[in-house]
Amino acid sequence: MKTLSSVKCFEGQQLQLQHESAALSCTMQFSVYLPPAAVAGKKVPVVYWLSGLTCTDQNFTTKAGAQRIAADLGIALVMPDTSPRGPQVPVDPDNSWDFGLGAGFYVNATQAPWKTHYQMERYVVDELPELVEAEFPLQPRRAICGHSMGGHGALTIALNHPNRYASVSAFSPIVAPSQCPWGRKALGHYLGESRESWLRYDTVALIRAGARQLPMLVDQGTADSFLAEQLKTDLLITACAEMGYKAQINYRDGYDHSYYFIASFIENHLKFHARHL
Ligand SMILES: N[C@@H](CCC(=O)N[C@@H](CS)C(=O)NCC(=O)O)C(=O)O
Repeated sequence: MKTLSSVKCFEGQQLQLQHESAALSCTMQFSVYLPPAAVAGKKVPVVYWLSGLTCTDQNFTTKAGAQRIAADLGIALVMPDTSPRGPQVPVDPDNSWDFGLGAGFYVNATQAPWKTHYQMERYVVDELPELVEAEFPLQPRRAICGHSMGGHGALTIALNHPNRYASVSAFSPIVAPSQCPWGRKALGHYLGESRESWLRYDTVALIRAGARQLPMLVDQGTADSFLAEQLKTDLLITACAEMGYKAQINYRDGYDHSYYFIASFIENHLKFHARHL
C-alpha cells in the first residue's frame, strides 16, 4: 500500500492511499480519516462512507465537513472509490455517467465483461476492512453510511451482512433499484436480466423479505431533483411500516441532492453511529 497524501486535520490525519485490489483486479485509491485518538495509537471504531454516481473517494473527504465531528467522537472514516478503475476496466459503451466507471452500485457482478472487476460488495465488506484494520489502529466495530447510489450500497450491504455493521445510515438513497431507471440499467448489466438476482441488491425487497433489524437512519431532501424518478423514498417508508421494520426516515424540507445537504446533516449521522458503535 502506498500513501499518496497525509495531511493534519483537526489534530487527526487525513490520508489518501493506493493499493492493488485482489477483489477488483486493479489499482485502487481510497481515503481514511484518523481521529486524534487513533493518531495517538488508540484503537477506534470505523464509519465507512459510500459515495454516489460520478464520485471518487475525494467528494466526501473534501465537501462533507465530517472530520471535525469524527475527531470529537473518536471515530475513523474510510472512503472507498465508487467503482474499479484503470485502463483494463470495461466502461459503458455509451460513456454515460450512471453506469460503469464511478457507478459500481456496490454489487458483485456476475455477467461478462463486468464480473472480472466490478466486485464492489466484496471490496467494501471484506478486502478494504482487512487492509485498513491491518494497517491502522481500528477496531473491528463498523458502521456504514452513504449517499444516493452509496446510500443504496450502505443499506443493502448492512442488510446483507448484519453481523458486520452496528448501524447503517443513508442520505438520498436509491431505495428500490429494481423500480427505477438508474437501478434497472446497472443491475441489468451487472447481474443479467433475471430480476430474481436483483432482489439481494434492493433495500425495499430485502426489508419485505424480512431483513434483520439494525439501527437505521435515512435523510432525504424534498427539493432533490432525483426523488420522484430515481430515489422513491416513500417505497421504503411503506415497506418499513408494513413489515414493522423500525427505521428513522426524515424528509428534510427544501434540501437538494448535493453535498450541501450532506454537510448539513452529517453531524446527526455520525452521532447516530457513535451511539451504536
Ligand atoms: N453528473 C450528474 C449529477 C450526478 C450527481 O448528482 N452525483 C451525485 C451523487 S448521485 C454527487 O454526489 N455528485 C458529486 C458531487 O456533488 O460532488 C449531472 O450532471 O446531473
